[in-house]
Amino acid sequence: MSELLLDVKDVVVEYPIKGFRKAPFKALKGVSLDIRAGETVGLVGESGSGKTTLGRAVLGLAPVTGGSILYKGADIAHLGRRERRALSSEIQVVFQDPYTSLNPSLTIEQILVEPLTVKNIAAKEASRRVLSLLDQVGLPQSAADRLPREFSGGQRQRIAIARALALEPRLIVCDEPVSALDLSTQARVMDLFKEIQERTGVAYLFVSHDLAVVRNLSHRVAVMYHGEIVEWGDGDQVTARPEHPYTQRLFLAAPVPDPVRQEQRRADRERLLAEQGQQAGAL
Ligand SMILES: Nc1ncnc2c1ncn2[C@@H]1O[C@H](COP(=O)(O)OP(=O)(O)OP(=O)(O)O)[C@@H](O)[C@H]1O
Repeated sequence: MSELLLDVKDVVVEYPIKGFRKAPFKALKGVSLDIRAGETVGLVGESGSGKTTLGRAVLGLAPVTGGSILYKGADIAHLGRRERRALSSEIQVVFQDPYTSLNPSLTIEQILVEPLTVKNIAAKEASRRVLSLLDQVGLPQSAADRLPREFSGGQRQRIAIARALALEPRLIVCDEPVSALDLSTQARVMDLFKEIQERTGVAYLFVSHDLAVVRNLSHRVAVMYHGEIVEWGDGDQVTARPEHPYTQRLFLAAPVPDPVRQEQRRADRERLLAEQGQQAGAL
């Protein structure tokens, strides 16, 4: 069996609620799952069930008040800024919206070189790696000198994936990475995720409200409901023969946009990019 990368045990996340003596809101109520090297774990659930919060907890962005998040055996739930930055060469993220996650004033080369500064890679080697990254995500070398606005949504998501791959991470948290794309572009980007995994052995925590997307990609699937995992196991089993009534109903669920959480995602992107020594994107 492959190496255990991430071991999430009984994690509780509580968001403070504004107002005198208001009890915090428990967004995760003791969640456990694990991810092995080279594996895709799909995380599904209706809007507000806690999927993004679990991804944020793994990235060190959510207030974890209970349980532990072990990465290769070490607890990463409460790391300081410097330790988090060091961990960025192990754990990376691809966000939902390719239109706001890339800095509009940087060329694609500059965007892809930035993460490499974590490892103090020399300029010449960095430029060579940029060309290789573009190749890996199916973009031409000529993309290096261009700006994000010159690319379509699908192409921008390829650039975001290339940026996540720059440090050769072992795990990528993918938060609804195809839901802003049209259906045919979704399929191509999902193929790219698969192909990258086969080639590099990277693992994904793949957050999506869309069971079809998760079914296509995941080895194991966790279904979230009201801050808890109600079903967890083999991807085919959970998606084709769900046991929990909620999972059965989930097939019919539609996403509900929530401006508060859109704003939170924007703030997350800004903070992570800043932590990795990058400037924020078009926010
Ligand atoms: N910063 C916050 N402060 C207070 N409550 C929050 C905060 N972020 C999320 N929540 C609440 O926590 C719960 C889980 O939110 P989360 O974003 O994790 O859900 P989700 O399953 O990812 O939903 P979606 O698919 O709509 O993004 C929701 O009830 C949400 O309103």
